[in-house]
Amino acid sequence: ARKKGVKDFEFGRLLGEGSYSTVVAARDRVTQREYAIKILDKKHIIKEKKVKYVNIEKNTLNKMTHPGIVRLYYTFQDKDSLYFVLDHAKNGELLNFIKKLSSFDLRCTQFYAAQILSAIEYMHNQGVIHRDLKPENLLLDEKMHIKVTDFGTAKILEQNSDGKEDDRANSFVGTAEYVSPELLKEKAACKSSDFWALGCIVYQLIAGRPPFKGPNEYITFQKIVGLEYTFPEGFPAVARDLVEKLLVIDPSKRLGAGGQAGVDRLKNHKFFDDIKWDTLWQQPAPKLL
Ligand SMILES: NC(=O)Nc1ccc2c(c1)=C(Cc1cc(-c3cccc(C(=O)NCCN4CCCCC4)c3)c[nH]1)C(=O)N=2
Repeated sequence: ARKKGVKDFEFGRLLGEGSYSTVVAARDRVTQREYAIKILDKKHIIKEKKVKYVNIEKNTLNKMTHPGIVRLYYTFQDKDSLYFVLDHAKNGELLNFIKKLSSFDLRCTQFYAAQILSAIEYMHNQGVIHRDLKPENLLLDEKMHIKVTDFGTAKILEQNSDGKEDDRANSFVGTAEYVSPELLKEKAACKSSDFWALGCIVYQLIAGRPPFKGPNEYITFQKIVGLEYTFPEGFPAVARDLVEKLLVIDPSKRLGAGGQAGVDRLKNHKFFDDIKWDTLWQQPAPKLL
């Protein structure tokens, strides 16, 4: 089929703006299908030395097909911009729902935590670490199901000579409140870093705020490496037990660490007792109250 281009789409409303990209709703003129098109300014990308991140996003998304991960359909470019044609998740960022509802009940938290974990398990099996999981990067589609986005700062674990994955990714630091202690101390993320972020997100869905939040990034980082956080009154015990097993300083001791066996241990935690994993993506999302 002919390569798609700007002329094939009718551009609509602005969906989001990042430091290096603008996301706009768009409709395919022929099929009438709706997409979200991420537009990157070439000059800006080059000037800010972000070309590497653009390629990482394209390469990671091209490796992945999962109901919980935003899909990349086409890429094309014109004189000034790069275009990524992605899934349109009509209900936007999970963050907006946390702000609107202030917190989720336990059943909704269990459902969304399970969908996020299902997407993490898949991306890790594809050798991808997200490294910046946070409620802004968790979108909700028209069925109110999770779609993980923004893989520009992800890490593709190389297969080294003996077929083992080199499990340490270097340098990039994510968003302060969700960054893992190993990323702050050794500048190296691993798959376990995504489980730390899951712990922060589960805490936030119930408490209405992230566990580590200081007046500035430096104080936030201090709280993280010092594991300085407390649970608010009424935080459900089963959720507290899960969060305490995810917010562990040593990544190798974090629930979920240790390959598929570790992930299975995490999925078998009593917090997920009511989750039916094999039909999770076919189930209707629980009503957010
Ligand atoms: N960095 C990235 O890769 N960013 C991306 C990538 C893909 C993508 C992406 C971002 C999307 C962003 C997005 C943003 C929105 C959106 C923006 C503004 C408002 C709304 C909105 O209000 N939707 C209706 C539901 N609201 C939600 C909040 C409470 C009131 C009701 C949605 C919908 N989808 C998207 O649909 N697809």
